[in-house]
Amino acid sequence: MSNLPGIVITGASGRMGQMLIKTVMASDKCTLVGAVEREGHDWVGRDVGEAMGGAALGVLVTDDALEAFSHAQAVIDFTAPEATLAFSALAAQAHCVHVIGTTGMSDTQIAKLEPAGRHTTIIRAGNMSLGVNLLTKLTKMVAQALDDEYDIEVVEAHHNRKVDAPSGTALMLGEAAAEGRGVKLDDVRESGRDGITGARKQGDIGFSAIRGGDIVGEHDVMFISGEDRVILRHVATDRSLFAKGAVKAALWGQGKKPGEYDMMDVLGL
Ligand SMILES: NC(=O)C1=CN([C@@H]2O[C@H](COP(=O)(O)OP(=O)(O)OC[C@H]3O[C@@H](n4cnc5c(N)ncnc54)[C@H](OP(=O)(O)O)[C@@H]3O)[C@@H](O)[C@H]2O)C=CC1
Ligand SMILES: O=C(O)C1=N[C@H](C(=O)O)C[C@H](O)C1
Repeated sequence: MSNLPGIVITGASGRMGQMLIKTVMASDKCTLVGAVEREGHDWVGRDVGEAMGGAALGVLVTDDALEAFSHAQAVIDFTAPEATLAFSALAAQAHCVHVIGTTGMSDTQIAKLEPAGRHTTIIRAGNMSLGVNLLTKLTKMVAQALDDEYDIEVVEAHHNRKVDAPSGTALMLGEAAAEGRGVKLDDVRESGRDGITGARKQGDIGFSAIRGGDIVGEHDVMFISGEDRVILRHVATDRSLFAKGAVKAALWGQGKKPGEYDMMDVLGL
């Protein structure tokens, strides 16, 4: 029996799920105690290492999330909005730190995390990397310094399996730009231009999404004037970046007061 914090990974068969399992296994600061998949998934009942095509890890994939959470100190959850909401209630019941990487959650869904946050520590971020969280700070600073003669456009690119747009990261960056400008993103957000859109409205923050191949995640925040352009860019080249951030968050959350936190809190930015 190890004294290290025990971690459960939900969505174990997913792109991030598998990367998270490898990252937890490689860490000397935590241990893998559970892997969850949905009922009926063909991984359920199998050793998760073997299901991933490697050596046995001694952890069977289960569809009983509450039972798995009850043996853990943290749950790392990169799945889908409805699943994450259900897991948040179970993590609260089991008093596990809940690290949420899932994107595409509506404001209504985010608000529904609040009751769970009264019982456990939730750390949620659209991007778990230090680089993007730094870029978010820089975006706010640049937006504060430049007036709305500069048009702000957020351009993101991801792989062809991504289901939500704009990406969670693009929205984080857009929120930071809006905050820097002292406006609400909802009042100035322009996404999905198509057809006769009319001229660009001054002060709008625009979003564009590229989807193709195996792009891990690329984000540009462009400040465009009639005379120059300031472009802030982050390029992720390996998903392990996000997994390492999520594990750091799970460890940081141990012993923290219940409540909702983000990666800025974890990274002290
Ligand atoms: N915050 C961050 O730093 C990052 C966030 N992400 C986000 O993480 C999420 C997952 O991404 P990715 O791994 O690429 O996606 P995948 O589609 O590869 O994996 C999603 C996993 O979640 C499971 N899942 C989906 N819906 C449910 C449900 N209702 N109940 C139980 N399990 C469910 C899937 O199971 P099944 O196969 O059975 O559907 C699958 O195992 C996305 O929202 C993505 O944007 C990704 C990278 C970084
Ligand atoms: O779905 C992905 O892959 C990613 N999702 C996150 C997002 O929506 O921003 C983070 C990263 O860019 C990869």
